[in-house]
Amino acid sequence: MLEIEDLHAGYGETWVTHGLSLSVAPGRVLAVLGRNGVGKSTTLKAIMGLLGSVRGTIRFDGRPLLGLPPYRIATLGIAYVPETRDIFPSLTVRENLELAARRFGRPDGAWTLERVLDLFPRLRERLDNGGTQLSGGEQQMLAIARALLMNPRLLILDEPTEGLAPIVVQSIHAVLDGLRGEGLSMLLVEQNFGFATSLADEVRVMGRGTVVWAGSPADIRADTAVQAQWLGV
Ligand SMILES: Nc1ncnc2c1ncn2[C@@H]1O[C@H](COP(=O)(O)OP(=O)(O)OP(=O)(O)O)[C@@H](O)[C@H]1O
Repeated sequence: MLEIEDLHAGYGETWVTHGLSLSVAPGRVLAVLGRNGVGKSTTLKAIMGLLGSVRGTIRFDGRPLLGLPPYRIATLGIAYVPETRDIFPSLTVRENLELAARRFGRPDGAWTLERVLDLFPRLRERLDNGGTQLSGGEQQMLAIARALLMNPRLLILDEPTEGLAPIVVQSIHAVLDGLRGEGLSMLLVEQNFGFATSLADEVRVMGRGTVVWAGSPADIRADTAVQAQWLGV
């Protein structure tokens, strides 16, 4: 479904990834782990068309993405929840959701406002609150809800648990696990080792701008040497 080959991505003259390759198969969850600064977020930004400096190949269902503007990539069926969450602070929760549904939703799509509110009852209670009045956890829920309203075939998440209380992490985990059960393909960048390995079908570890380890969640849980070398777990 998503194939990345020999990706070089960066900012201006500075290259952050160096020949990175990875792929996400339909209905599977791929977790990308790695220390701060190895280029995980940069890789996601490259997929979404948000970087100027990109070389290599990125294909979605066989279609090349490089050079397409971000909104085109979104309409092809990739929803992206950035680390910064990027909700609109001046809009209410309802307005944030309606905007996403209007811009990118599909009339025949499975995800409706009602359905995302069933998934995140907390957001239903906060519908008329402004974006800035939300807790970090609520903002993350809103960011994921907004992404689902696009009815994506691939959901990309950048560190969804960052800065969240354990109880909120648990509820985000339950939601993502449910989505996985429904067969939604996901690409998950995450620092929380337990969270990532319990959701993923496959794991890749990034170091120095490329993939340095590939295997299953069970493999990496058992491989304390890899954890120590590349993750500092
Ligand atoms: N907008 C930017 N302009 C210039 N350099 C950047 C920019 N964003 C990130 N970088 C640099 O790119 C490198 C990789 O950053 P990236 O955010 O991809 O890492 P990461 O693996 O996602 O780690 P983190 O968990 O810290 O986000 C870092 O050295 C970072 O300083």
